[in-house]
Amino acid sequence: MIRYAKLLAELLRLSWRLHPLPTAGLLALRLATVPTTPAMALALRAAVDGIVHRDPGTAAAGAAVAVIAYAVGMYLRSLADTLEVMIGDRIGTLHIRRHIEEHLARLDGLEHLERTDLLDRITVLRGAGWRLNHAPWQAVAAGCDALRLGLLLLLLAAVTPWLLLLLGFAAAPLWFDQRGQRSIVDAETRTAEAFRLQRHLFNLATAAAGGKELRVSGAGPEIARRQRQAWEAAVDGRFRARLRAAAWSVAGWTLYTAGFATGLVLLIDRTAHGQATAGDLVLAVTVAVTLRNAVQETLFAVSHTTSGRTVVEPLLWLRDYVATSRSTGRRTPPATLRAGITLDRVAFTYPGTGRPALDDFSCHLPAGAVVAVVGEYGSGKTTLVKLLTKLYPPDRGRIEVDGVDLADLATTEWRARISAAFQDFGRFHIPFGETVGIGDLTHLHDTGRITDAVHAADARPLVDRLPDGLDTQLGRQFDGVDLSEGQWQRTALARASMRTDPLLFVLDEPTASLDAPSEHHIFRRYLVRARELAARTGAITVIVSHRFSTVTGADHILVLHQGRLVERGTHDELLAAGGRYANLYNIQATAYRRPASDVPMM
Ligand SMILES: Nc1ncnc2c1ncn2[C@@H]1O[C@H](COP(=O)(O)OP(=O)(O)OP(=O)(O)O)[C@@H](O)[C@H]1O
Repeated sequence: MIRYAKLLAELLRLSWRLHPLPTAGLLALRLATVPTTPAMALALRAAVDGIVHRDPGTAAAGAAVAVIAYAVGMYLRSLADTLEVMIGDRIGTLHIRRHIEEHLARLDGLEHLERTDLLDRITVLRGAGWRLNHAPWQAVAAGCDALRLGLLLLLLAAVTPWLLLLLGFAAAPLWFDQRGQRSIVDAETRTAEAFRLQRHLFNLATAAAGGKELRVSGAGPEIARRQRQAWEAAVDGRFRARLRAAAWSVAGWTLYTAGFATGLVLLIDRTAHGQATAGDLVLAVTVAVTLRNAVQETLFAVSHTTSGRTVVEPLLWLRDYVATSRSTGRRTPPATLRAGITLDRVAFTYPGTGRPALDDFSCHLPAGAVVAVVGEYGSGKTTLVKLLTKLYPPDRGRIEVDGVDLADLATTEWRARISAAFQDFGRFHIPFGETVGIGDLTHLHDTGRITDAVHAADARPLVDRLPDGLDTQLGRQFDGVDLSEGQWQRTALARASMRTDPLLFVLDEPTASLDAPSEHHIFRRYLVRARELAARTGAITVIVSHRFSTVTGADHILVLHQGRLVERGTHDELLAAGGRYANLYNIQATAYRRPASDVPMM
């Protein structure tokens, strides 16, 4: 509860920092509405007693004050509501989203984004970020409404303390309402996965990327059926929870209504027996009638505040998670590599899977070496790269960089010394120059550095064909140019060429989308670059490739099979050994020489 209150206070401070005047105005307006209803009830009592005692001056003044209090109350409340919407709009979901993104960005690895409990919370936050904006103001409104309710109860107690029993009846809907809200929160969290699935399927069915495949395979209706099924599962659970919450709410209000009726009978009886004036009766009835509204408003505000918990809770959870999951490494990587990187009995299993992607993996990658990693699909090549780039920590074993445990190196500093092109490269829909420049943010707009990187990736002809050269906007969605798969890959290669002093240079299937001559050309270039980097910083270049012909020039070749290192050596040594590498190499070499119909499928 304290953490919840602290977060609401923090959100209020954010509002204050960004928009001090409207924030102060809204707080003042909410507070100013508190005494208006009690003032109206008191003025009405004075007016009625004035009439009964034939005092027209008091009666008229009382009536006038009652009307003014009523009008001012209405006016201030509607002004406050408008201002709240304005502040909500101005702060917008943007700040809240940025807040969430900043937290996520602090998570170093990738494994977090594959945890379903984390994804469930992100789903809730992404869909209801705007509710976070309103949560603190709902709490303020609830506080003000409760204050007003307290004043009204004081007035009732002044007529007869028995009427205070109404408070007990008023509390019933609050309790019932909270029960209902809890079941809604549970249902939203329980159905978050189905909700995420339906959105994924919807995106799949409507995005251009998978459109060709879906149309050719005719899988569209099946995707639509599954999307509908997931949607119904998600909506059904939430709908039933809302129905339950509504039933709880009706039960609470029935109790309150019974209490209100009893209080009214008591009041009429007291007036009939001369224990209260006509003014008291009017005051008590006015308060009791407005009390119903006051209780309803207070309950509404409180229940909105509690429903705000559905988004506040995940945010608090996310913060705790980020705080406890951040990497603890603090050491700075060496300026140059001297010994190299050593993996000692490293094992890793992806979260949620039973089979290790890498197992008992030991080897030494010497400083300055070009290391090729080969093996069939799914043999663990990319996983090895992910561990070296600290996207995942090993489950067992150690990775050492010049004798220092990789876990002890500050992740951002280690990453700042890595250049990498991955097979599932990003397609950034921003100007071409920037999409290359983000490979080294410190040189994002350094045209010279970008041009060199473009040259390294042999992407000059591509830039020459772009209408505005480096300034060309990419992505048709943004009125830009769309690139082919191979062109995007070249862009990723250029991005990976931005850093000039990496200690680790990773090329994970960097040419899978390129034609054979381009691939050959690129590999020759990158071997030269690898040697330059090795001379400058002792950098190790790791090349992952399916095509064995591209890696024959590597100093070391690691052959992986089902997550294990089964062979290692130079190309000649491995060929001479006549093992797995030699076998696969010969199959590929034969495939290039023979007509396609003669080639066995691998
Ligand atoms: N994010 C993930 N979650 C769960 N399992 C994964 C994930 N990524 C890879 N795997 C599994 O780990 C194993 C090794 O995958 P990895 O991508 O390292 O192989 P690879 O040799 O690089 O394959 P490819 O040549 O197809 O890129 C495979 O069985 C794969 O299914």
